Amino acid sequence: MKQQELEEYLSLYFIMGSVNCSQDPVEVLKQAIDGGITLFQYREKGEGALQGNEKYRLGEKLKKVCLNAGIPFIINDDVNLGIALDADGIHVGQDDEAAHTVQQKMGNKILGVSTHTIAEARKAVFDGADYIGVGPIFPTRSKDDANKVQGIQILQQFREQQITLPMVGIGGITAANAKQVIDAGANGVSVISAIAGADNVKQAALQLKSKVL
Ligand SMILES: C=C1C=NC(C(F)(F)F)=NC1=N
Ligand SMILES: [Mg+2]
Repeated sequence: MKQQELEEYLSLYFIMGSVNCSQDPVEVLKQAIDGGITLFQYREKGEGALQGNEKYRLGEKLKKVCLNAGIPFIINDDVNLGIALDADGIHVGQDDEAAHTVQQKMGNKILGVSTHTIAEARKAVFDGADYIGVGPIFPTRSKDDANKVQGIQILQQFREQQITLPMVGIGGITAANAKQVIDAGANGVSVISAIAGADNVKQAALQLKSKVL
């Protein structure tokens, strides 16, 4: 996929799994798509996360919703699930399977890597990542083993250090702070609870979308 096309997909990157939803995850995804999300990551993780066949079956349903909406479907961590579901891409963290081996397994699919330091960002570029997630920018409730809060300065630092790869900020991003993430150099914002935890999912996505355009 061309870099510019991916940068557009990264504008409003919704991440969720069943754990993040108080209603049917399929419904949440449909409402988020109606609200204008541009990319989706299925991240089935944390206390009470689905496993095995249940995880696969929900992934299959969510992928179909993305396919109908023309939105790329990304799988978090689980490379085998990504291959089994023929996902459009995989997102891996520093403690997941190494990015260069995932790149080999997934061929020309989208490869995203979580980064927290300039060294990790440079390694992701070297390993052939198509985009990087950078954070946590603000305090987050969605990841219990999150690294220390970085603030938007990390985004500015990556750009100053000539990291030109498409990048999204992640961690505690809401409609109130999304614009400063873009102004600091990110191509988009990724959110979990700001959308999945909202009373009105579509409205929350619409509000965030208006801040990142
Ligand atoms: C831990 C994560 C960090 N960044 C991202 C993304 F936004 F996709 F880049 N996804 C994750 N699951
Ligand atoms: Mg991970």
